[in-house]
Amino acid sequence: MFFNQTKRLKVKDIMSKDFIVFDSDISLRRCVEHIALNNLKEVIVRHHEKLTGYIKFDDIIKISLSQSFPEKKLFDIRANKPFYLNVEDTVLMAKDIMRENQVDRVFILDDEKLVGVLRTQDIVYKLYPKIQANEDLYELLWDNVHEGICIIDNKGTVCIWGRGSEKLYGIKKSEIIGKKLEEFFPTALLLDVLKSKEPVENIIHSPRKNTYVNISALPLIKNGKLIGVVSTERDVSEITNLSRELEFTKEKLDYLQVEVRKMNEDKFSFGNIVGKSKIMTHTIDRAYQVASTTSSVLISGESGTGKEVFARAIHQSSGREGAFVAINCSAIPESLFESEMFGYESGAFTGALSKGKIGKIEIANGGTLFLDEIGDMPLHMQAKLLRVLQERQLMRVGGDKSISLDVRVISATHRNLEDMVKAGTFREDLYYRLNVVNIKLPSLSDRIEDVPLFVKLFIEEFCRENHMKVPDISPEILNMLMNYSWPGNIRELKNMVEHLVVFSKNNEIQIDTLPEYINNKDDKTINIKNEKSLTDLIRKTEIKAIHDAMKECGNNKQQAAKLLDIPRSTLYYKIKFYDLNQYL
Ligand SMILES: Nc1ncnc2c1ncn2[C@@H]1O[C@H](COP(=O)(O)OP(=O)(O)OP(=O)(O)O)[C@@H](O)[C@H]1O
Repeated sequence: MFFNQTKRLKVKDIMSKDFIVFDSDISLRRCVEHIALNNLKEVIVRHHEKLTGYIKFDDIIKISLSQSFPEKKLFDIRANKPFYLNVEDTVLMAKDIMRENQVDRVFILDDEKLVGVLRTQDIVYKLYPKIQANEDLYELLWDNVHEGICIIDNKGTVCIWGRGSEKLYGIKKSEIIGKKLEEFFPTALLLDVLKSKEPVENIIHSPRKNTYVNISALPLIKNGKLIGVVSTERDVSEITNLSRELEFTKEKLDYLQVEVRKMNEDKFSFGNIVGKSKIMTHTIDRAYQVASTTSSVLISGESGTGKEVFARAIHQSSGREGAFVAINCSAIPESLFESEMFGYESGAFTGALSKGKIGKIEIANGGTLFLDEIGDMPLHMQAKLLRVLQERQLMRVGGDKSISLDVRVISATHRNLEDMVKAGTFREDLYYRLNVVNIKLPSLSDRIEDVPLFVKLFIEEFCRENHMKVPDISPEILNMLMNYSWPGNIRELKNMVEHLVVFSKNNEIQIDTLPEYINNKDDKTINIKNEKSLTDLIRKTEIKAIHDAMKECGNNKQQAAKLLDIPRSTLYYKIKFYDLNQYL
């Protein structure tokens, strides 16, 4: 048995078997010979097959010194009354019987047959080592548990001081055991429990700077009396320091979130979407109207037409508290799609991904999920996304808990999703779920009258960021920029403006810095192939003609109308219709 429970130790475990039984008519001489030869401690007397008592070795020796000794027999000596126990009885019972009856041995029976003797020496020599072994085991135990263990007696003296406590407080056992705890810790929790006799659990306290312990202390009550107090302490410094750091970080994050929201309110509001053309004003109105609802929105349009700008503006004016989270579906490798979108629990993957991560959809909870390039989402992911949107529940990869979702979805694409649905590369059910409201963004060539606005905005933006003075741009250059078809849309125009500002001279944008394909003075023809309809062609030609005429006439509308051979009122009407005043 590894762990000896001395309380349950049985007499058979430590009894002696070196006993001898003599018939009462044996001579004392023979008896003494036997005792001497076998080093016996007593003889047990039998009379007519019945055990009648025992005579201690010392008593026999005393009698052997008397004169009449050689003739005496065993029955002439008064035997001691024996006390019996069963082999299965405990040593504790034997100890109690011996104490109560003032005897130093008991006799052990098994099925009424004498099998051994348990003497005081047996208890001292055989039980004590077992108690010692147990003590060693206990010491091993409280030295090896992670917690610090301290036990004080009912006088407040330290009896046990585990190695965990040595480490926690830097006080050695040899310094503290046997001393009053109060000398070391005047306000120790154990001393309170000693007074109150009430247990205290899971109190966090800091015994020294940056060290935190979780302490529990229990009164030790035996037979209704307080015999001491035990405390266990766990070092929670790392967790406590981390959670304090987390609190600070959270506070900082909350502050930054408010700041970012304010910045976004300014930057991404509908008010900052550039566009005075009729088509843009109409599109902005539509988007503004849908913003306050929770409807899914699908924004379509060529690359660089401002789909993300619109998505952000819709989120910003929706009043949704959560974050705007953008996912570019064309930029995520297929194998990482699921974990990126849904997140994963720690242990779901091995290696670098073993720690667990929150997914993009979960981050967008309470806010807006912007699925850019939705047409590039793999089919199996489309199915998973659809399920999440329908059930409004999400489960992380490797997780078993569902997370409720309140996410507004805005998706964007430059592809024709209807064609993709027909070709079977985009799920029809997902298409209808995403396309509740459709917003189509025009290409820049369809709102050429917005070009000067963008040019002005981008020049100012770039100069502000680069601490430059805003250069002038001639109407001639503006005109050329308006004549170009901008296949890369606003993004291309923005890059072009940056290029022009960088190479400006004497605080003026230079015509010769325009690339050849834009600075083509001789080409007055319009490439029919580039145009979408006759109305479009007429619109562009009219805008360009008004621009040229106004420039020619130094912005004098009367002369310009004459030059164009149209009534002044028609010119006024057209300037207003195309919203050209600001560019002239
Ligand atoms: N109406 C606008 N007002 C101001 N800037 C705009 C506007 N529309 C687009 N931009 C700018 O043009 C660039 C392209 O816009 P955005 O990224 O929103 O286009 P997109 O259609 O989402 O492009 P892609 O399809 O390639 O992702 C960005 O720098 C954006 O700031």
